Amino acid sequence: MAGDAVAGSALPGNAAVDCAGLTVVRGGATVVDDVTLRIGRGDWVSVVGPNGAGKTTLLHALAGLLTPAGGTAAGASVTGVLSVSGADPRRTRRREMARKVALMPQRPVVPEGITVAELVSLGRTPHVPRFGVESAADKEAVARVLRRLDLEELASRQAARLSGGELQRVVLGRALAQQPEVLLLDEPTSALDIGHQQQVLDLVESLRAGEGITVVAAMHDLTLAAHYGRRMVMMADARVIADGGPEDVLDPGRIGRVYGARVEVLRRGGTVVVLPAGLAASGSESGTAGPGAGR
Ligand SMILES: Nc1ncnc2c1ncn2[C@@H]1O[C@H](COP(=O)(O)OP(=O)(O)OP(=O)(O)O)[C@@H](O)[C@H]1O
Repeated sequence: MAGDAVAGSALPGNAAVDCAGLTVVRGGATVVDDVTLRIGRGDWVSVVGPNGAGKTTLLHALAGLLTPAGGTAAGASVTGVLSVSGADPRRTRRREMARKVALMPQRPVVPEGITVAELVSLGRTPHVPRFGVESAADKEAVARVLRRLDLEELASRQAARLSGGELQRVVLGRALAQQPEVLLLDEPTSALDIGHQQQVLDLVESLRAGEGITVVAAMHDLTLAAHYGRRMVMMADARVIADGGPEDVLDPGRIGRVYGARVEVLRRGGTVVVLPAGLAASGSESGTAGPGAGR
């Protein structure tokens, strides 16, 4: 499978993410296998791959959640070279790591009784001195996030009572309030309508372009993943099997084989669109493949 990899983007001198031979074993199974990945500061890398490929586990390893201090380590072993924003999450205190790296989880845990504004404010925790109180700057950071994500009207609502899509935006808000250098997004738009998908991803893109944050986003929607990520990493069976530009990674034969899906891949003016086979209009420049198609 490793031979399926295509060329990645230019190697950064000053990588935001740098891992080599990264391997995660959980419950006796290798769920991330020998992953080597260097991501430059200010890049957006979309991580794609079928269910169970290892995307979430990779993001959790980058976030430092698979260490005893991370709290979800149960039986996880993380080996290999790992550096995120210049620190090894396995050897860095959680609070320090959280000032550099924020994860928007796929399955957020929402404390009962907490309001939207309070949940977003939790993103400031790594920046507030121990036993200290939030500064005016912390409060302004939270207010800005609520504004940018259209959450002001929800600010006093109980977070646990929100719709799935509303909660997803609030959880992104908490990650943005952290003001991280590296933002890890795990299926950030899975519960969002098409308008909020664009709003949320455009906001993240504007933070990437304007403030130089690095974005690593696990996404199932291959078209959105290709639109926002100038670079795509495809995982399957715990390994990286393709790494490069969307045009290269989204090969219809590879998608057919890896996902067991019948798709058409359209290329229009620099945009790559992946559709279930049969939906593309005739006459478009496209490639088609089904399960079992060649690479
Ligand atoms: N705590 C655990 N113990 C044992 N195996 C685990 C544990 N957590 C995850 N796994 C397994 O690791 C593999 C990778 O899971 P992971 O959640 O990283 O995949 P994914 O690519 O994010 O999938 P999805 O697209 O469905 O979210 C799966 O086979 C999963 O069952």
